[in-house]
Amino acid sequence: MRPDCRDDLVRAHAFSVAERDAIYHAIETRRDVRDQFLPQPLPDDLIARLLRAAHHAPSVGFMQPWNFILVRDTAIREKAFEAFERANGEAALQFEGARRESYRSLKLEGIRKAPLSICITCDPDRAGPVVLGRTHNPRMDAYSTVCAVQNLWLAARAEGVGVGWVSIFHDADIRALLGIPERIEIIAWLCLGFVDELYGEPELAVKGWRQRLPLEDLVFENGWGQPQG
Ligand SMILES: Cc1cc2c(cc1C)N(C[C@H](O)[C@H](O)[C@H](O)COP(=O)(O)O)c1[nH]c(=O)[nH]c(=O)c1N2
Repeated sequence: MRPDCRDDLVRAHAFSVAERDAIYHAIETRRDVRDQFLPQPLPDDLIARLLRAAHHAPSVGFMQPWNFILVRDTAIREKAFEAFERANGEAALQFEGARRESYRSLKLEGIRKAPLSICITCDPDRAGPVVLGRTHNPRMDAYSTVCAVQNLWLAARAEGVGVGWVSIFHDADIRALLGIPERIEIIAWLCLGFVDELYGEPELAVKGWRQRLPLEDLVFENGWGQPQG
C-alpha cells in the first residue's frame, strides 16, 4: 500500500465525528422562517459572527462582491413590507383556482416581525473588469454572493437564529428604499431574529405546497439522464 493511501492520512483533514455531525445537523435543520420570529433584538456580537461567516464564503477570483445593508429601522421595514405586498398580489395572479387560494394562504415573509433585515448585494466591479473565473460566465459574481447567504443562513441556525429569504419584490422598490446604485445587484433580503419554534421540514412541504424530491431521481452518472449504476 502506498503510504499516502493509509486511512489515517486520507482522513487527516476530516472533522471529529461530533463536529461533522454538528455540520450536518445545521444543514438538515436549517429552515426558512416567516412567522416564528421573536421581537428581541439580536446582540451585536452575534450579528458580527453571522457577517463573518458570510464573509468567509467562496467567491469567484476571491472578488468578495458582497455588501450587507443592516435594516433595523421600523419605518424602512414597513416600506419594504408594502413593496412585498404589491409584488405578492401580482405573484398570486400567476396561479389559477385552488392553487391561487393556497398561495394566498401562505405567509411568505417576516419583514415586520423579524427585528433585523439584511439586504445582501453584489458589486460586479469589486475586482475590476476582468475577474479570474468570471470571463465565460458573468453570473459567477452573483453565485458567489449566494454562497455568502448560505454561510450566514447555516451559521444562524447554529446560533438559534431564524432566517427568512424574501424575494417577492420589484428590485426597483428596494433599490429606491435603500439608495442602492443601479450597477449593484440586489441578491437577497433576509429577515433575521430569534424564533419560538422551527419547522422540522420545509414549511411549504408541511403545508402541502410542494414536497422534497427523491435524491436518487436527481443524481446522474457520466451524462445527463444516466441513472447511477
Ligand atoms: C433564492 C431563494 C428565494 C426565496 C427562498 C429561498 C431561496 C433559496 N425562500 C425560501 C424557500 O421557500 C425555502 O427555502 C424552501 O421552501 C425550503 O424550505 P427550507 O428553507 O428548507 O425551510 C422564500 N420563502 C418565502 O417565504 N418567500 C420568498 O420570497 C422566498 N424566496
